[in-house]
Amino acid sequence: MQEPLIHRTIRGYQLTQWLGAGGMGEVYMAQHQTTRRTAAVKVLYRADQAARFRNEAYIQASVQHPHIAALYEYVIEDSTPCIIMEYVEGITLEKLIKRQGRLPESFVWKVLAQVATAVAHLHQKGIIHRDLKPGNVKVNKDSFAKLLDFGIAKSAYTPKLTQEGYIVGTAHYMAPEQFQGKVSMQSDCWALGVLLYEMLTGYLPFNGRTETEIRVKIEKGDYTEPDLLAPQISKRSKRLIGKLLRVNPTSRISAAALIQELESPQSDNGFGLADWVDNLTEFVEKLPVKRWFKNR
Ligand SMILES: Nc1ncnc2c1ncn2[C@@H]1O[C@H](COP(=O)(O)OP(=O)(O)OP(=O)(O)O)[C@@H](O)[C@H]1O
Repeated sequence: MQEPLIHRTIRGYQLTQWLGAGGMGEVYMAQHQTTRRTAAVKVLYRADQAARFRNEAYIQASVQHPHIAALYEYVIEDSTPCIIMEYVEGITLEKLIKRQGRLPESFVWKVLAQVATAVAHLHQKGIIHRDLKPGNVKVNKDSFAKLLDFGIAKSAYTPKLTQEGYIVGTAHYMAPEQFQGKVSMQSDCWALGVLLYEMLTGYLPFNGRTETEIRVKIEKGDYTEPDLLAPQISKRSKRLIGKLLRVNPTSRISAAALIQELESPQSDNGFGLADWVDNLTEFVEKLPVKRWFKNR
């Protein structure tokens, strides 16, 4: 990849290092020449994505949260839109999992709790992220996590950017309903379940050689029990994965309830009445007779 913009200055920020390129733009580390503030500058390289890029800036500007990278400015430089935002130190969860495989459970819970507060904050504001994945979460050396990317997020004011039926998001993290073009806040919660599974086991819960293979597994909620891959994981984590990876979005745990769950002091073996009712609901939902009625 070329680094053509290095040393250029955009609104007082000198681009010092190329960080990478995503679906819409290239991202650089930059430093403000007067204030010395460090920032990340995302420069749009696909003119056809200008509306989506503006939407990303609009959504990022509308949220202020400790676990979400802050937007500093949205500018047009030589006819090219640029997002100037907080530079987030650390490593993405994607790189961390690639490097280390499964991650320690105490670390995973800490990270999940932070990401869940960011997601709950978005949901409170009526924003669906739609692209939660390990590559979009950065963690620093103090295990402080931040969400990075709002490229395909959707709020009530998002213009219709995709054709009817066009699927947005990364297939591995997509919720069953997204394949029918039905996206909701609960779809983000499914992605959190995939993220949790991947952090704890080092493997994706739904994988395959083709997108169709992945889709079939997702639609059936067909994944290998996580403790078969990582025997040390607690029953509590296993249950939480089960509550997030529910095929029916209405019986899937919400981000706000997930935070409560993560904060509640329970022993690993504590299996309360609520868990019991929950398991029963899931069992009934999986009964073929219910599916038979639904298909009539
Ligand atoms: N605010 C930021 N602070 C630090 N690094 C960032 C920031 N935003 C993005 N990056 C890094 O820049 C690179 C490109 O990011 P970008 O979000 O454009 O694409 P991506 O996440 O790799 O792909 P996609 O957009 O297709 O999901 C990634 O390595 C990402 O970690």
